[in-house]
Amino acid sequence: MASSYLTVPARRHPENGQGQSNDSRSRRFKPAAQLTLLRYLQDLQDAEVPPSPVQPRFHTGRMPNSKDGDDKPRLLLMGQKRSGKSSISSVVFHKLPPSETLYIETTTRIKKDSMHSFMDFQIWDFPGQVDFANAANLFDVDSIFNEIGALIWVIDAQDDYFDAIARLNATILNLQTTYPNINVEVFVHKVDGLSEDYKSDLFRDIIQRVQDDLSDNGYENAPVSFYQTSIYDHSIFEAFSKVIQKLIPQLPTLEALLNSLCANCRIQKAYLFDVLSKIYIATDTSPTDMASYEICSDYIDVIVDISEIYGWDRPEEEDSGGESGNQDAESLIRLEKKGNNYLYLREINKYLALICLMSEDSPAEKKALIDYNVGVFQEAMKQVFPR
Ligand SMILES: Nc1nc2c(ncn2[C@@H]2O[C@H](COP(=O)(O)OP(=O)(O)OP(=O)(O)O)[C@@H](O)[C@H]2O)c(=O)[nH]1
Repeated sequence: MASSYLTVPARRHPENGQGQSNDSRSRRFKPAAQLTLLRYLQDLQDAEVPPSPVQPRFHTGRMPNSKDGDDKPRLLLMGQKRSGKSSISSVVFHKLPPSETLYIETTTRIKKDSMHSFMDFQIWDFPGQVDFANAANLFDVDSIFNEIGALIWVIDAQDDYFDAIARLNATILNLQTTYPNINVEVFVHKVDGLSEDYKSDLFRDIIQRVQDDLSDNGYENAPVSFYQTSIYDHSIFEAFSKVIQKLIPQLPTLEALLNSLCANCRIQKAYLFDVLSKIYIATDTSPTDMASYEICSDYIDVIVDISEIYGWDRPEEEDSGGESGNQDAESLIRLEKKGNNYLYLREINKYLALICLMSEDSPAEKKALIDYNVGVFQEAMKQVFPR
């Protein structure tokens, strides 16, 4: 890296207002996150019906299958035992190093985790040995699937997958009558260590078998999506990003805003990241490639680490409109080895950061223009996610 520009205000603890100390990474990323700024999407009612005099211009969908709408959407992690469900949840939401998942014990009861981030949601990790959807006499299926946001079905790609597919299809068919709109997200998991050819053959085979079986049972066009994932690379974060994006009613608006920002500042690719989980909640509509996601995701780590070391306490924000000095963290760096590309980061609110990849024709001299446009984007975000 060369020519870098960085301002890193300290991240304050919401309870005690103190700058964060040299906590370990795992402590820093605990769900009760110690990042500053505001909660925008916490209240789903707000997200759906924004209290704003301006007529809303964004899509206001309800959570799929949300009956009463006052609970947090759930992501249900289901699949055969030892397929990797608890590992996924620990790596993505608790920052457990992947190698330590070797020591995770078998789940024996539903493990419920609440995530408080730009949007509150719950992760329910199910024990692999119990078939909840098909055991209506043993479990209150309604209470499990009522507030579901997505059903994530994990298939171990390194194991025999026929049983897993059979159970997945039985579950989809079983739920189809009561909860027809459930997003089913199939993670073909543990694809690390498989050759590229084998991986794509296996992936195609799984998709084909699931779809054939469902259409044989008269269920055409089931809302099922497939992803290849591994906890040993960024694929699991990327898959979760796509799963979470489907739960954000304002996604089209966010994409339109990012498209406009990219066009005005000659940005190649822009991501809106949830800093805690490193899930991106939106990106512009140009094609996404894994490499650009990886570089942006690593960049967040760098910035968070640097702000840990060099950040300073921010004075309290003043309502008077006077000098508050409470600026957002921002950074611009040039990546020499990547064809003179630039990376730009700006903290958008308490949980979200904007990261842009720019090529040579958007150099540091244009930073004032970029700052201005990002400021406009930030203002627009406040309208999209009113408190
Ligand atoms: N190679 C590889 N191994 C993985 C991956 N994800 C998880 N594992 C391993 O798979 C094993 C089982 O993982 P768990 O997370 O306990 O599986 P589970 O689905 O929660 O199992 P139950 O609690 O029995 O339902 C562990 O040894 C993990 O290290 C992956 O992406 N790649």
